[in-house]
Amino acid sequence: MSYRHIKIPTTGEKISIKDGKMVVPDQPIVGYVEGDGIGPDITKACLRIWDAAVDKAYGGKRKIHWCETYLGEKAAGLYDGNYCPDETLKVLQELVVSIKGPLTTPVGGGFRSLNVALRQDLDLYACVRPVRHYRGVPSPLKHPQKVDIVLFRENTEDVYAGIEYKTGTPENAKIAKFLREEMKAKFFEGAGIGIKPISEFGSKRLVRKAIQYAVDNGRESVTLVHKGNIQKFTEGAFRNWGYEVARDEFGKVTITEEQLYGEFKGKLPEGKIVIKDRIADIMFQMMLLRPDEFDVIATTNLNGDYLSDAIAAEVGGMGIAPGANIADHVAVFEATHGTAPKYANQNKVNPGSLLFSGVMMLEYMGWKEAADLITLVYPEVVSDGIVTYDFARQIDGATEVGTSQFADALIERIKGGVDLDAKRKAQQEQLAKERKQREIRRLLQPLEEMIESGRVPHTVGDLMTRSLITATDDETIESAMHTMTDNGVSSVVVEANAKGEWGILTRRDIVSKIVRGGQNPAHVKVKDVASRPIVSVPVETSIREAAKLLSENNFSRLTVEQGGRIIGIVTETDIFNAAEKFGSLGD
Ligand SMILES: NC(=O)C1=CN([C@@H]2O[C@H](COP(=O)(O)OP(=O)(O)OC[C@H]3O[C@@H](n4cnc5c(N)ncnc54)[C@H](OP(=O)(O)O)[C@@H]3O)[C@@H](O)[C@H]2O)C=CC1
Ligand SMILES: O=C(O)CCC(=O)C(=O)O
Ligand SMILES: [Mg+2]
Repeated sequence: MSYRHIKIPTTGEKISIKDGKMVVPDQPIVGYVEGDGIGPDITKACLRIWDAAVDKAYGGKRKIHWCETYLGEKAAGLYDGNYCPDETLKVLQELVVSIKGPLTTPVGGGFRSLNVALRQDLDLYACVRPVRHYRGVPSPLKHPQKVDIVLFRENTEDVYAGIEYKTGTPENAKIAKFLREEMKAKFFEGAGIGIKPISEFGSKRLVRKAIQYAVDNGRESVTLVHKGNIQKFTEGAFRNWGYEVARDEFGKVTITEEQLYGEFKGKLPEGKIVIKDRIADIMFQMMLLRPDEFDVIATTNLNGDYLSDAIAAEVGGMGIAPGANIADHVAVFEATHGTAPKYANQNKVNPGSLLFSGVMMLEYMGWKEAADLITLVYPEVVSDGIVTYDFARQIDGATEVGTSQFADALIERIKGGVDLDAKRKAQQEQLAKERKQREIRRLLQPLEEMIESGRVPHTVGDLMTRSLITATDDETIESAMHTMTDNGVSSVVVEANAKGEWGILTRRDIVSKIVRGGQNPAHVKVKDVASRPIVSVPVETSIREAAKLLSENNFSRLTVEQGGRIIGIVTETDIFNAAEKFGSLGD
């Protein structure tokens, strides 16, 4: 088939899909779009770097055959003012894998975003944006190496879908009338109106992809980010559908955060992924203060747009933040920044964003050796102070180079050879160390951990002491007293007797029954003093309900049970402390 301007290389083979799987030949044809503004500068530089990495990694056995396609201003010049030619969309679909530079979108009028059009036309529903730190890259954080997240942003719905009605148009008047008269909605006269569609289908397929990624890459958690407290039926629904996918489709490999702390005492069981959620505004703060709490993020379109740029700032800025738009059988990788027109054609900007989008593309194609070569030599070049203007202004004594000179420095390193195995091993050891540190923190300070991460306790499971201090029936009271003193607690849970009944022994019991009665604690058994049966509540009991039980029955503690087992204890003091820290604890 011939196209008006696109020339499919005759030297390579197309990537194909067979039995639902991508088949990548050794000489694949891959599409690219140069893009507007700084697009041509970064594309030229990156094509050279990718080719050098592939050549070095496979000794000439593999090679990408590039096929230029057109969108944006270059397309308008070639296709009589058409910024988004049909043949480009068709070829990008046909080639399965491609990569693009940024495209200009006019603000407040003019044509609709070509990026959005492309995502919608090819149904590229997952926008995947990994953000991690590379050694040597300047950052405003004290510990930027703690940032290592992969953000999955829904890419086809939300206010980004472009369902908008301009003030003063008949469409706007019609919809405003309907909303006011039929739906009894109130808003100012002449308001522009935008619609935010969020569907179960769209949300679930995105969250499914995020969880699958976490499974395939040994990640620890998936955080659903939403503004569901305010936008209950769109953002809130996204969160609920996300949890449903985790439970219904990944039940064997996922646990909730409540289970992590309640059932597993903060220790992540081998092979499990924690599913948690955070409200979007606090998430921006948490990504600055405690970024290592987050791993994979799944979120709606606009949240993801904002959040990905904000997080990128923590590890070097837009010049280095990569991305991909992925459907099930077609992917378009892209720089996440825009066209930065003031720098166009100056050979000035950082090619990192497009470069690492290409690294993602190589990984997606299964060409990991070539991808690793780039990620491993990159920090060496930057640590030597060879950087573009954006990093140079943040690093004292750096040597500022242009886009193409930065590419030259990288290529020189790639050609020089890298000990891939040694570097991979060091990286894995570092990851294992970080994982261990997170676990220690979760185990040692579960309540503090929850408070700092912005969660408010709701249930007894959120407050209880998990490491139960116990005694047995046949122990002496003297021995139980030592246990209480050694552990700084005022009661011990007494393990189940032959009837399966748990009990409790408190300091007050000992004073009133042993000391007052003139008995010797060394001669009395725990079973003779302990109270049975114990008053237990299910782990999901609300704090208010627990407070009611304590006050109505004049208890000072309750044990907490789950699945017939006692898993913790919650005291009047725990509830007092939580109320002091959080104020109202609600239902
Ligand atoms: N996927 C896409 O194609 C996207 C397209 N756009 C479009 O791009 C146009 C311009 O958008 P704008 O909001 O100005 O955002 P841009 O990302 O184009 O530029 C904003 C600033 O980010 C910094 N920056 C961006 N890219 C680089 C780079 N490669 N190296 C170093 N620094 C970089 C520069 O900062 P400094 O000034 O500090 O040097 C630049 O001025 C708009 O039409 C917008 O719609 C926007 C985002 C994505
Ligand atoms: O399409 C555009 O111009 C902007 C898109 C954007 O900011 C993004 O997808 O991150
Ligand atoms: Mg953006």
